[in-house]
Amino acid sequence: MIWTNDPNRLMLVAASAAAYGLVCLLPYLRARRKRLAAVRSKAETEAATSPGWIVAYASQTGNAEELASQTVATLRLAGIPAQLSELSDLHAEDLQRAERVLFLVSTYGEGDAPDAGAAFAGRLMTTQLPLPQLHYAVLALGDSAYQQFCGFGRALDGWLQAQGAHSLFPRIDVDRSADAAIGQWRQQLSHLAGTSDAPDWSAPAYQAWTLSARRLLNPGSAGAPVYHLELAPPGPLPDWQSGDLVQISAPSEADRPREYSIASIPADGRAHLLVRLHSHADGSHGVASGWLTQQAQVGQMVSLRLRAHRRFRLEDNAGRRLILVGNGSGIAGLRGHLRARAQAEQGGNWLLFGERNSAHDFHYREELQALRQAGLLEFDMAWSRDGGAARYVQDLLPAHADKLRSWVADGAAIYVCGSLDGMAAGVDAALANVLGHAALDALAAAGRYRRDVY
Ligand SMILES: Cc1cc2nc3c(=O)[nH]c(=O)nc-3n(C[C@H](O)[C@H](O)[C@H](O)COP(=O)(O)O)c2cc1C
Repeated sequence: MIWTNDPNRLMLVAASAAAYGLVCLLPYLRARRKRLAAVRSKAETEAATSPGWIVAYASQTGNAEELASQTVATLRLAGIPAQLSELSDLHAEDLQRAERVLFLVSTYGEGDAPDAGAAFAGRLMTTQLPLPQLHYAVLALGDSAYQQFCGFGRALDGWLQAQGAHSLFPRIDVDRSADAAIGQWRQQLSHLAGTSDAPDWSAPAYQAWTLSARRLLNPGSAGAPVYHLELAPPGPLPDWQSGDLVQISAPSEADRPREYSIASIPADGRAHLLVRLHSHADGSHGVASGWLTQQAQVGQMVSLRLRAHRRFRLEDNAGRRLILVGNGSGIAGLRGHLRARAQAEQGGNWLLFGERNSAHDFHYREELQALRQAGLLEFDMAWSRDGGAARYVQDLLPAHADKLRSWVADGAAIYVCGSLDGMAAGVDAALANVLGHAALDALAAAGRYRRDVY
């Protein structure tokens, strides 16, 4: 051992020791880095090839979609890789590879799939597809007022069973978004995921909005009275987008909210609604429409909450031309978009609309004419009781086939709002005739054909 007090020599010794240490350490560090990289790449390969959980939804107005997002969030919180997928994006190979799929689906028409599930129902649920490896669960959304309660959820469950798939727990049917059934799903999920700290799933609370104005839009009409309502929020104006909905519960049926399209934008300062008064055969009025248009006084509180309706928003179509098609109270959802376009001083809007008589049922006539005057809107109307050539809105489409094709070729998006009975199927068929089935399907898949029909 060499003893020295010479600082230069001491530094030299220290430097040599450090260099020696580094030389010994380098191979170790290199080996460790290699080992870690190997572990990481194995994990990545496993993640890429592991099917994980799939949460598939088919939703028309967003209830099932919202619950599906919350389901994915709960699984991820528990460390379970989960992938959110629209039902129609699932193919036979996905199902045959998957080990766990949670389905959240609503029902429309007469026990049918929502638009976004129709392709899946037509393509897969009509075939045999052995799925012995698949474990699944179904949350079926519906309304027991319909004859085919949760019809599509039931059909999907039955089909999966028939393919040999195993249910993780019995199907849960949700009647009008009932909290108890949703709580049951959440509980099953926490159980499966082994977590008790699931995020809060409660929908936003209802607030007391004030009915600030109401006016009859169609005096003298042969049809049922239609009212324009304005509602003011209790506090600062919340944000929404054109295409969104409100849910309103009448005091006598607080557990059965009704949905209405919002006919205004936040810049209007109020939520505008269009409410048609429903009458039963015995002359009594519909609970919600009777309360909103007859009983509630201007100045009275209305229990209301906003609901995002992503499927009918402008979103990526905001920069495109718009072809707006509708009938009756469907003008409400279309007017929301028109007001958004007017606020942005954006033209390229074409409205095709159907009602009974031009003299009585031309809702928002002055407003639409003013937009046309300003060069922001073109419109074509079909009056079923005026004796013209085009009686219904679907008759307008073949009559304007060239313009329709040229607008679509130019990138336009199509929005349809109004009644399911008669109008929606008629418009769909007329569009398919003019544009071709494949082109219409492609527009729907690209989010350029959107419907809010009821
Ligand atoms: C036009 C229309 C038709 C419907 N048909 C049915 C039906 O046949 N059976 C059913 O259980 N629910 C039916 N419903 C209720 C919806 O399934 C229910 O409102 C559901 O919560 C909607 O979920 P979503 O927002 O995910 O589409 C219908 C609703 C509408 C507006």
